[in-house]
Amino acid sequence: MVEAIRAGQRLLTPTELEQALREAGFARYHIHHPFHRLMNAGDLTLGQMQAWALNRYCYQATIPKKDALILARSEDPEFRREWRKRIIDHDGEENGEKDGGIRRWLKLAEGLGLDRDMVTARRKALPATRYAVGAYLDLVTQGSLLTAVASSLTELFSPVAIGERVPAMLARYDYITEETLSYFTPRLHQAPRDAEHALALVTRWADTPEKQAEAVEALLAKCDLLWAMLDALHHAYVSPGQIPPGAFRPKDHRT
Ligand SMILES: O=C(O)c1cc(C(=O)O)c2c(n1)C(=O)C(=O)c1cc(C(=O)O)[nH]c1-2
Repeated sequence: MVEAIRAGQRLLTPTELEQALREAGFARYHIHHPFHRLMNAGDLTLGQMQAWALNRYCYQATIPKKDALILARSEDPEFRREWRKRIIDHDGEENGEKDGGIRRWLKLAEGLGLDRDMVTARRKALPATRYAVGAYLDLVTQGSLLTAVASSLTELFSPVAIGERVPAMLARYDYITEETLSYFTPRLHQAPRDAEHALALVTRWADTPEKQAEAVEALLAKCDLLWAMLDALHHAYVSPGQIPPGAFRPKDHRT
């Protein structure tokens, strides 16, 4: 089905497009990456877990910026009203939940024993992490608004990833507590809300075979970017364990 869409052979119904997006996206989602498999199996060292949290901070910190860029591209107040919730979820707000996702991610990083300033400085993140995060900003600014919105559809699958990860982490790493993982709790309702909104827009806007192909490509590009971040982590911290100069060196790293 995906190949047919890519070839722009015929216009799919919205339901068929949704099914194609779900199938193509899930097949390439980072849930299947060996680094996540190690994490869920309880086989990561503390240092590897720290490297994951430190690098993923770069992604988390970029999310509200990329959502602000998407917001700025739309002429539709209704769209912007809905989309801005994403920014608030991550940045928090003065008169509501001050602890947005970014703060909660820092709590997770500190819970793993990382220094907050080292994490927020981002200098010790892997070069590839920074490139991948930059690629996300490029994706949402250089393509169409349809591409930008479709690229967020990995959130269709993140509740599955979180649903596997949280119980596995709690069961298999004695230094991880529910408090440390509090980042993930609100994501379980925020992500489906956001994904349903984005999916409704994408299936409405993609009304030609070309636009349907564009939506699928955007989702796959996003999957690739998430995958590339884990490839870089795996290469640096698992096998062969080659940490780039200047990047975070866990205390328990062999060599
Ligand atoms: O834990 C995960 O596996 C995971 C995945 C993703 C994703 O698929 O992009 C996001 C998140 N978490 C997440 O917490 C989050 O806030 C988020 C925002 C976005 C986005 O693209 O706008 N993806 C994700």
